[in-house]
Amino acid sequence: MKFLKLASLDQVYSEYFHRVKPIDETLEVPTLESLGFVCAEDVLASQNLPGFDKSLVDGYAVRSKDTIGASTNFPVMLRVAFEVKVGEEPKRAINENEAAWVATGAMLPEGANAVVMVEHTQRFDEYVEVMKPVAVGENVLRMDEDVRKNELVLAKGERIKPGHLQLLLQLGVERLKVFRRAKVGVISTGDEIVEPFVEKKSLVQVRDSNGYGLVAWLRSLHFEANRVGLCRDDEDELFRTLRSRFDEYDVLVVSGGSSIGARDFTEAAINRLGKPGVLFHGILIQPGKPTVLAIVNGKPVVGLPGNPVSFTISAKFVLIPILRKLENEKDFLFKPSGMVKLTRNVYSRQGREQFIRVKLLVRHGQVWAEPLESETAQVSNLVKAEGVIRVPPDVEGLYEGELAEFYPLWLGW
Ligand SMILES: Nc1nc2c(c(=O)[nH]1)N[C@H]1C(S)=C(S)[C@@H](COP(=O)(O)OP(=O)(O)OC[C@H]3O[C@@H](n4cnc5c(N)ncnc54)[C@H](O)[C@@H]3O)O[C@H]1N2
Ligand code: MOO
Repeated sequence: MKFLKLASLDQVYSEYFHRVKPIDETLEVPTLESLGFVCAEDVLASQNLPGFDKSLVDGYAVRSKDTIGASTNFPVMLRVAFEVKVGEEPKRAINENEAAWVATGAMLPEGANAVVMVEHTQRFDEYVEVMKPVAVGENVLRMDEDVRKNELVLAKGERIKPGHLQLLLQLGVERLKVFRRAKVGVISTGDEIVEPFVEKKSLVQVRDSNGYGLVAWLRSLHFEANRVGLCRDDEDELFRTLRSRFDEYDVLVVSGGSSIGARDFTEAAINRLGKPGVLFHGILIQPGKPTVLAIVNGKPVVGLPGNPVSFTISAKFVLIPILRKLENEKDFLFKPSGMVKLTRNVYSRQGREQFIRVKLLVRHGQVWAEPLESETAQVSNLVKAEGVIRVPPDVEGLYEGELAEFYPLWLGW
């Protein structure tokens, strides 16, 4: 009987990931099409933002010291010298005891250093009564308070998110140097696996959900993924498929056949591909244990367990971080999106890090996680679960009310 050599997830993250070499190819893309790429250069702000002292409210631009002591009973009277519309430069500076009407977003005239909200004033023709003092800078966004010229706004190794795009557009950045996307080929294995839309010849046939599902998921995360096809439980067939498609992809992924049964040929087929071959077979995680990690001629080849939940967890915590590293992302490992309280005790097999599928609930203003009870062979679990909590390898479990790290399942950025 053969047993898997198991490594901890941390060991995989350090030892295997160390051997995953980022793709060293870049391209230039229009900023408008850059979303989801990993940036290949440090981008510095070419100007200050907003670039001018900007009113944050509708009201009167004033010199703060002219409003000292103002109150409802003893308002300060200022002369309204002119108006500044949004998108126009002020006609002139304001002098002592003068104010200028400014709309939200308008530029403050020289001499003004604060804005009184219109609600705290009363207008009488050319004059305005100010009923509340304002401090220097009140209701004003300083010319460089948003972004300072030469500040780093997007670093090499950061994935470009919608927020970056908005900032880059305000700075007028037209093109960006990015790393090319990782190309992933996905092969589904198993004598029982059939194409999803053909009539099943027998009840024991299983429609390929892993292969197509992973490709769609990876594409939603901006990776260049393709389904290579189906393979029987046959070492030669799998080896030939892997070899014939090897040059097209940066990573090849094999679904199923990763355990230790007589039909499980993934490890053997990968080892025939080239050196060094399989480096890890088995990770101390549950689900996802029979994951196979190889490097062949410098490229990662990954075998994921066939059970749909195990497949998904292993893809989330092992495959996707590999793709992120290949694409030169600085923080390629996932961070928890927060801590959640458990609605009940959960037990853990010691020695294996546990990823428990959960649904989230909001109770009395706090986020709680309801652990789902299900087997890793249950595909319906993937619909019910919003994410997973991570139970460290060295604890027996977690108690009801205890805090646990939460990771959303499908998000990858
Ligand atoms: N004696 C042992 N048996 C098993 C162990 C073990 O340590 N000792 N590990 C178990 C664990 S944990 C898992 S997870 C599974 C993983 O097995 P495989 O990776 O070899 O997967 P298969 O046997 O090929 O398939 C398992 C299951 O998943 C279905 N499947 C496979 N591919 C697809 C697909 N593309 N789409 C949908 N469903 C798929 C397949 O039909 C099977 O039902 O091994 C345990 N056994
Ligand atoms: O580790 Mo398996 O992946 O329990 O389902």
